[in-house]
Amino acid sequence: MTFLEMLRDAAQRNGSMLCVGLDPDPARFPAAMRGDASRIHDFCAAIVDATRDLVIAYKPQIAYFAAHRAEDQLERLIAHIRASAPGIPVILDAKRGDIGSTAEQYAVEAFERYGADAVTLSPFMGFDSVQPYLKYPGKGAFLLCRTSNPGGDDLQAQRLASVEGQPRVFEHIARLAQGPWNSNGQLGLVVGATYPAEIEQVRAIAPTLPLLIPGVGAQGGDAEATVRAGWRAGAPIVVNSSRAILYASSGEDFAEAARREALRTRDQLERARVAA
Ligand SMILES: O=C(O)c1cc(=O)[nH]c(=O)n1[C@@H]1O[C@H](COP(=O)(O)O)[C@@H](O)[C@H]1O
Repeated sequence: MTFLEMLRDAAQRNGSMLCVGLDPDPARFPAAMRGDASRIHDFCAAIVDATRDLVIAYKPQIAYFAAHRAEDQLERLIAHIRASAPGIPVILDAKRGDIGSTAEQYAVEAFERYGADAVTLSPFMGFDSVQPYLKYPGKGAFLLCRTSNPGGDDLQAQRLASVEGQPRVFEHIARLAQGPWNSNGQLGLVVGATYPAEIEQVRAIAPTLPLLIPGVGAQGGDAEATVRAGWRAGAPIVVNSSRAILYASSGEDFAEAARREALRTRDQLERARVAA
């Protein structure tokens, strides 16, 4: 199955647009594992087991593993997701972006080493930095477009005086991803839930692309406004929440609390979709 087929299937099966972000921080683990980086896999696996019927995708953030020399635990975690939550796509959040020859290595890392179904990429270095990922048929690549952080404005909101109609950088990225860069239909865009007006602008330019939308939960993005702005029939949205779910409780009941928060968020998104 391609990444897009997996997304559609998971969305239907779990009635969900919620992606649980796997950003494990040992300092925030419950007391019995607190500060123990060797328990990263176990912590995340418990979250997966508690939420697997509620999600459209999982998004492990690679820095949280690499920072603790825990890449082997990320490999084991992805194997665990395949066994515990079969058919649920894994989006490797790596935000890579480099010249073609180096990008080829990053693509091997994402799709062969980790076996991810999709990856996040920075489009800053242009199409030849994205192309190596598109050589993997059926895999997805989400380009950072209008990110959720306040500093996203510094570059993404600048106007491109040289392009007709003077679009902002993020609008130009959306145009490229919807059109000339999307040779095999593998591209999606990252837009922050913290900027629903911009989600709507991106959706108008890119009516069919899947959107990865982080920023609900800990960053305070508005879940309802996000769905109204981004969801369209046939164009999936993947709304990510990480810390609000992972650390819903700092006690031994962390997995049950994560499930409650994931359920609440999934249902909130679904209600907004039905009302849209
Ligand atoms: O690409 C991303 O996933 C991403 C893009 C963006 O614009 N904003 C953003 O927060 N993210 C990631 O989404 C996750 C958000 O985590 P929480 O704020 O804890 O829900 C983190 O892993 C971020 O690295």
